[in-house]
Amino acid sequence: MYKTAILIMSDKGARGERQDLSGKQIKESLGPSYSVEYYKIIPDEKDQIMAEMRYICDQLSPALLLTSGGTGFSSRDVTPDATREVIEKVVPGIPEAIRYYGLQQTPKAMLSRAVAGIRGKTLIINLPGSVRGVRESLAAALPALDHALDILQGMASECGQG
Ligand SMILES: Nc1ncnc2c1ncn2[C@@H]1O[C@H](COP(=O)(O)OP(=O)(O)OP(=O)(O)O)[C@@H](O)[C@H]1O
Ligand SMILES: Nc1nc2c(c(=O)[nH]1)N[C@H]1C(S)=C(S)[C@@H](COP(=O)(O)O)O[C@H]1N2
Repeated sequence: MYKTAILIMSDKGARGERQDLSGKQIKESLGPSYSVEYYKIIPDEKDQIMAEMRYICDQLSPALLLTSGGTGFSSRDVTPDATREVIEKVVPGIPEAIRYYGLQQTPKAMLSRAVAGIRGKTLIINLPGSVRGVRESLAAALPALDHALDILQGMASECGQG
């Protein structure tokens, strides 16, 4: 089981004006190998996002922190910028794979500025805000995630084959 945290960045969601269907989609896509032990909806405020990410990684130390929302071009979209400031190592391959997969579904996939990286023993991955964006992004990332988390948690050291 991989201990997982979900952070939803949505101004409307935080005000109770939007039902969070993207968080629900994350849980559905992850399946039973991931245990979601923390879930929160917060507004698109950079300082609040950074504080929340630091709290999750440093106090709760999940294997995986998935975020949804705020990766686009609007002035309130600051999730990747906040993420970049809290991560210790950048993991470019995950957003590369997500956008590569996404571009085969919609050209708009290139408009996500999502990043991924490591803080402590937690892998942080930004996902887009829409349900479709979440579903497609996780379809791209999930096949390598278990191996990534096993290495990060010190449960695997060799890549082997397959
Ligand atoms: N938590 C969510 N649940 C369902 N749909 C969402 C969610 N967050 C975003 N969406 C959908 O994805 C679109 C793009 O997401 P984005 O993060 O840019 O949000 P937004 O339009 O700025 O609104 P807000 O941040 O207030 O939710 C939204 O307009 C909405 O249609
Ligand atoms: N795979 C995939 N990626 C996607 C999408 C999608 O539908 N599928 N939506 C895109 C759109 S329309 C936008 S504007 C950006 C940023 O979304 P966000 O601001 O909701 O995070 O993600 C993009 N990434």
